[in-house]
Amino acid sequence: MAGKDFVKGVKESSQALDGSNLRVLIVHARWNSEIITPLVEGAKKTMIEKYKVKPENIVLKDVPGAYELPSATQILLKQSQQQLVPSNDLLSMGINSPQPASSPAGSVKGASSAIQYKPFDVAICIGVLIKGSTMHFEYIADATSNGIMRVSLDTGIPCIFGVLTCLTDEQAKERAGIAGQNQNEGHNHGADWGAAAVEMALLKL
Ligand SMILES: Nc1c(NC[C@H](O)[C@H](O)[C@H](O)CO)[nH]c(=O)[nH]c1=O
Ligand SMILES: CC(=O)[C@@H](O)COP(=O)(O)O
Repeated sequence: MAGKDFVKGVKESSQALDGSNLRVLIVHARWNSEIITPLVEGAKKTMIEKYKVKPENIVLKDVPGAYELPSATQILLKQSQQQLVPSNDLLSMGINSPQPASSPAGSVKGASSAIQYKPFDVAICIGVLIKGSTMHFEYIADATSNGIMRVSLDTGIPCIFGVLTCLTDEQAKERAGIAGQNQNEGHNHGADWGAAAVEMALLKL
């Protein structure tokens, strides 16, 4: 395993951060899902246990790969700014925004006059890129990092860059805290992203 230098992590804010009123969007890729899963759980665990974010206020959406993170995040943040993005259970049923039972034919897709949802205060974009034998890695990494930054600046909603760009599987596992024979070594960067998300979200409140 690499030396301890990989165990980098953000220095936490000295402020007492209260995330109990925050609504958080986590958009994560499905590529390298065995590494994505602990990263997502690490972010959720930190936000819930350390910063009092309510589990029901964390909405998850998965996309094919890291390249799709910026566009999916932008779509959902913009919908959320129109107060149209429901909780996980409705999203998981494919219901983007429940129509009122009597919604008139031809009404604006997803427009729901009866139900309004609190907009997201922050998004965390989680992906794992592992270098292959072509330049594909470099192009996706560049596009994804610039894309996430652009979405954050365009929407005015902080988007945390939670994309591992690794040269080997082992590097990725170390950064998800699942390295070593027992798959429990390393530092879960998802925890850092959860902390950063709460801090950045509270900048606006
Ligand atoms: N090789 C990895 C990919 N590649 C897929 C792209 O992200 C994208 O889904 C595809 O090009 C279609 O647009 N994605 C990852 O997240 N991680 C990889 O290692
Ligand atoms: C990050 C990637 O796109 C990479 O895993 C794809 O592998 P390859 O460059 O060998 O096609």
